[in-house]
Amino acid sequence: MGHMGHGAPQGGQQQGPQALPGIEHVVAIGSGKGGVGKTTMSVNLAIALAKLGKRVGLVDADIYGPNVPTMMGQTRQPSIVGDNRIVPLESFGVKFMSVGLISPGDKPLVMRGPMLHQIIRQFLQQVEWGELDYLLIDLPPGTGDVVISLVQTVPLTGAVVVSTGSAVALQDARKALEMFHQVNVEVLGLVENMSQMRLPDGTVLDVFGAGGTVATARQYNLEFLGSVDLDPSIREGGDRGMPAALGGEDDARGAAYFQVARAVMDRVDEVSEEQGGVFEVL
Ligand SMILES: Nc1ncnc2c1ncn2[C@@H]1O[C@H](COP(=O)(O)OP(=O)(O)OP(=O)(O)O)[C@@H](O)[C@H]1O
Repeated sequence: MGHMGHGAPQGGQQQGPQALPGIEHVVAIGSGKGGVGKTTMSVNLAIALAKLGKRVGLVDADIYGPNVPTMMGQTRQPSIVGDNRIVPLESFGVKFMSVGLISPGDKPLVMRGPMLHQIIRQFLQQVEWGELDYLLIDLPPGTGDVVISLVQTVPLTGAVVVSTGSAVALQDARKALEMFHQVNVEVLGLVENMSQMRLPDGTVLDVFGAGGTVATARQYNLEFLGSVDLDPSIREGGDRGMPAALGGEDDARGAAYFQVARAVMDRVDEVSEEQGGVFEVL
């Protein structure tokens, strides 16, 4: 696979973002509001993409709640090789690196902007990712520093915004949309999490206002990438380090993540064609 994603270095002093050799697409996953299930979405999306045959990496840049290692079932410190290169952990065919691995336990990572910027750079440039089709970045909720550091470091193919259908979550999701717009990151689409809850007797409960995210997507002329039900077994799978997508595309719980994964793949193809940066001979 080619690795000349976007904006090859021009020589001279290089201030702008530079494509990472070997990494085809960098996709950020954001939400306006915290706790809407962005990390659960990132982890399951990464696993679904890997099961669909893609080479996938996942950066947990959620400084406020770095939960990726727990959900991926591994919390050991990564090893360092050669010239200070970090070997990412790997679970379920997904390579990952997390701010949670550099500040393990319950201690919060207290950092100023420049250090944060340094860490983001390090996670992108100093980790032995190898060749990847997708590098997903699980952002902290809200708008802010991490996104700025990210776009200054590497060109993004686009961003996925996760929300519930509730008016307050969508209010914050719109801020995330605006932020991506301001930093010139294409929004690939919106995903609704915790959409509906199906009770064992077949009753469907609308907990967070199912359908709100589709309506917002339409309003902003953005793609709707799919929805995932509110399901206790999804929570449980995350807590146990056995995410729902491991069940595969035919599993009732996992299927929704595969639908989102396929929609993301389609949008990535579409957007990178529009961006016109990919030259692949063969
Ligand atoms: N579809 C779902 N059904 C049931 N529980 C879910 C679902 N999605 C996420 N959860 C649970 O909701 C909680 C919050 O999810 P998660 O940590 O993924 O959110 P987040 O948006 O990344 O949070 P933050 O970024 O604020 O730390 C977790 O306990 C997770 O297991």
